[in-house]
Amino acid sequence: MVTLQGSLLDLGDQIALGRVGEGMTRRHLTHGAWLDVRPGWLTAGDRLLEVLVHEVPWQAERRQMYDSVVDVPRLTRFYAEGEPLPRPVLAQARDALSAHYAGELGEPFTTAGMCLYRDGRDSVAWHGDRIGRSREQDTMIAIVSLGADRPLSLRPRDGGPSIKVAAGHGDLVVMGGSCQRTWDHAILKTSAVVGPRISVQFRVSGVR
Ligand SMILES: O=C(O)CCC(=O)C(=O)O
Ligand SMILES: [Fe+2]
Repeated sequence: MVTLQGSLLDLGDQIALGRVGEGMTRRHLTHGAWLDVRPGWLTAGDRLLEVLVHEVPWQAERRQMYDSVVDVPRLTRFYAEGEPLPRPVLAQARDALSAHYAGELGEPFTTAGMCLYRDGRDSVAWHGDRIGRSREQDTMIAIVSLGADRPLSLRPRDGGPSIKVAAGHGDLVVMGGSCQRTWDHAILKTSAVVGPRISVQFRVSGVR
């Protein structure tokens, strides 16, 4: 483990969030699913990436897939509602998203799931976040990415071609509408040499 310098831990003003809606574009998909993409929302996130890689108590993920429990090749940490987030900027991000989407979503973002993809071999297979209310209802899942650009792949569950959305350093991607029910998403493996990527997913209560 690398020992962090004091200056690295003292993030201070070096991390900034832009306005959520600035430069944001909405892409409508089939079946009432949509994506909001806001490039470069979080600036100076390279320091945040490094701090989170070292400070978050990452866990190897085990997940029920079909009839067996398999290793999901990535590390994760889930922050439940009310649990302090590892850096103040993450709470600021969550609250800014809640404010931006208040009218449309009707409830705040409350939980934060964090994933660490150590290199191109780490991935998450095709799935929808359909544990809880999102199985039946529309919801929003807001993802902030740090580090290597590992595109978010999406494909309609009833067939049809997949699409890729850039999820680069500091970018915000929000999946909305019916996206969890009618589309699947994945972070696919890559043979390219890529460094670590962290994603932070903000969800509402009762949705995983
Ligand atoms: O890492 C990402 O951007 C997506 C993660 C994801 O889909 C999940 O954890 O449910
Ligand atoms: Fe997901």
